[in-house]
Amino acid sequence: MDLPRPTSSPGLISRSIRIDPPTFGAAFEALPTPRTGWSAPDDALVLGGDAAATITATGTDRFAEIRMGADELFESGDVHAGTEAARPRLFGGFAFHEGGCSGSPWEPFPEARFVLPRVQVTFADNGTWLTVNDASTDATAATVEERLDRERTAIEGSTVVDDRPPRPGIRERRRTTDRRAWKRSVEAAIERIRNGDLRKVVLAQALEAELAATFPRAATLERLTAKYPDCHRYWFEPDDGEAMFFGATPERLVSLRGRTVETDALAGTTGRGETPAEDEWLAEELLADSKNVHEHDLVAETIRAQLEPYAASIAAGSRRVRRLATVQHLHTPITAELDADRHVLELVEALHPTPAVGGLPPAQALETIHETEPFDRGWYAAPVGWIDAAGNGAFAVAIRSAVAEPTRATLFAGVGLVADSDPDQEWDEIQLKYRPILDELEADR
Ligand SMILES: C=C(O[C@@H]1C=C(C(=O)O)C=C[C@H]1O)C(=O)O
Repeated sequence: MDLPRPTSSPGLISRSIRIDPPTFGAAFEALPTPRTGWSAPDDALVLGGDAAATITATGTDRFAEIRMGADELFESGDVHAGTEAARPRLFGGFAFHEGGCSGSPWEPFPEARFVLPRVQVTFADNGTWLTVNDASTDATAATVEERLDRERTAIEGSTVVDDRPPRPGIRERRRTTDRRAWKRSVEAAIERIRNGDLRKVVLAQALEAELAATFPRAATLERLTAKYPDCHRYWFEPDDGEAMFFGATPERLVSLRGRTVETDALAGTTGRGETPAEDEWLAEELLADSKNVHEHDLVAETIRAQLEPYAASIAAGSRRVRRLATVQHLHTPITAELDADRHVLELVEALHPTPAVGGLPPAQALETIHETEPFDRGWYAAPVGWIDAAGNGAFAVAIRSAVAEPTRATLFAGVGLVADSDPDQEWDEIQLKYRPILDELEADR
């Protein structure tokens, strides 16, 4: 039987104060590990350090288990957040497959893990906020406020200069899949699609880069954060080991605020031009290309169908082109109003994996991925994001991502395959999708 909490324990205690804005590097280095980070176009930049609470889960029930852990954590609290962006939020993510995270470099990553940072720096529109959270039974408002004072001294007194170490350079590259193996896999997938039991599958590759110098975490994350303001940027250090999963993704999985849902279908890709006119020409060609439009529409239609059981109404915008630093994608924004109050994790579970990263029908696509990919996806292409006490949240699809270790990075990228895909073109598309992370690893010239 569950005993009620002793009435003297307030549950979660959270206090925030406004501070003089530190540099990104000073805040990152001053925070205790393991560190967590999140930044989105419509959200503050949040840097978290250590954990006041960590919730992990495994298997098919991992979404429901994280939700139960969150509900328990947020059940009662004494919260003075100062500003909305600094309210207690759990940040984390899931593995792509249930039972994922077995092979290298994923060993330190649980199949699902969310943390409420113990110390958090929030760069919001209305100032920079320092927050301390404590969920232990012996916490009191006084101990949390004392800790807040100490952390303020540490961050404001941080002597880290913003020296931006250079990009590390790459000594050696190893691919999980060479061109011949890729061609064979793509041809086998296309054969299966033509035979009729598969409509689309997303196959990925991994690229291991041995670095010529230590991976500069703060500088890399700061550069990614500044360079991709239109993307969701994220990083997660697990409890054990020296790894960090990070990336800058253009793809939102779902966001929920009250009963309003926003999501995106993002699939179908072309490159960037050398000139604005060439960019425009490539974009027009993408919008008119039947292979890419088919690949995209399968995603948009499936997302609509996946949301339908939860929605009072759904509206999709027109298909358009989303231009990014190294690629352009077909994009359909989708909004919905829910038929009832729901938790964002219900929607995450319903939507993941969308055919933008899995395929159709889902079971056959996942089987093809399992049989073909010679590596573990871990958290690549899986949901990463945050949840709050009200069950609101925002999740992105963790593509354009990598796992960094002290002198090694493992990058991931995939492509959607349909009946008339071409192995060479898809190979080139993967190389373009590595670019955002590779650009941060290759030595400055
Ligand atoms: C799977 C990835 O990207 C996905 C696949 C796309 C495509 O095949 O056109 C486009 C955007 C993403 O939905 C990746 O970047 O790793």
